[in-house]
Amino acid sequence: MSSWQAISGLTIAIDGPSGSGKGTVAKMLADEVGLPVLDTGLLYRLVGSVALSRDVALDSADALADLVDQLLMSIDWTVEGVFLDGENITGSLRSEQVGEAASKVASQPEVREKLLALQHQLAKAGCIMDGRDIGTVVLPDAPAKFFLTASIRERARRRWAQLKDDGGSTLEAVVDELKMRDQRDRERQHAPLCQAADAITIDSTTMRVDDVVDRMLGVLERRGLIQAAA
Ligand SMILES: Nc1ncnc2c1ncn2[C@@H]1O[C@H](COP(=O)(O)OP(=O)(O)OP(=O)(O)O)[C@@H](O)[C@H]1O
Ligand SMILES: Nc1ccn([C@H]2C[C@H](O)[C@@H](COP(=O)(O)O)O2)c(=O)n1
Repeated sequence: MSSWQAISGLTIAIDGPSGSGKGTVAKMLADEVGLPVLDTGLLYRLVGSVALSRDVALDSADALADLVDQLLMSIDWTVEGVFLDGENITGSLRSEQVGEAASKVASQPEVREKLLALQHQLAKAGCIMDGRDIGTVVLPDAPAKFFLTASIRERARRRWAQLKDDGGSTLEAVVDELKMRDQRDRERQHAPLCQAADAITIDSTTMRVDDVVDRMLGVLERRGLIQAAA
């Protein structure tokens, strides 16, 4: 049972760069307020992953648009993750290689346009959505928007800690990869990673996840968007 009750149909946008903690915080906040959480990065990861496996060029607008059309007929994107032909393939989308491919295909406007309708459809009943363009493009009217940041070094340290068990990467290599991904996501022409004018910035560099979630809950309560559950 959630500790808070959200107003009907509430949408909350959480944007920020890779490793800022969006996914982790979104899930915890979702548990607190009883809303579903949708990780939009998974959609771009799916397109990137299938493009890699089918040798589709990551900068080919036409081929990627065709691929998205095919995928839209066979994917099910739910709060549990992404299902392709009935199989939950979320775990296979988490690698850095797929993240990199996702960032590349995400710079194609045709890909973004086609995924937008799906995001709108799923947000209708209310949700917490995390990504790069949620507050600016996907849910511009969301009554609560957060932009989560953390220093590049802290984000890389978090990502490196996740990858360490797989061996291989050094912290410096992860810093470089994150810098490249940030730059691509921020500098693309269509729906780049940027903060909505009405988003609240939270710098989590030295904050615990619980404290980030508490700060968000405070904003939601002050705005009358949630109230303590009876
Ligand atoms: N405030 C925090 N303090 C310490 N570790 C954190 C904090 N927030 C998140 N983390 C950890 O950092 C890692 C990355 O977090 P998460 O996957 O939520 O980031 P993200 O912004 O969703 O990244 P991406 O956009 O690449 O999916 C996770 O291991 C998570 O537990
Ligand atoms: N709303 C979104 C979500 C994701 N992307 C792109 C850019 C990211 O580098 C890549 C992977 O996202 P992650 O799973 O790491 O959050 O997908 C985007 O452009 N817009």
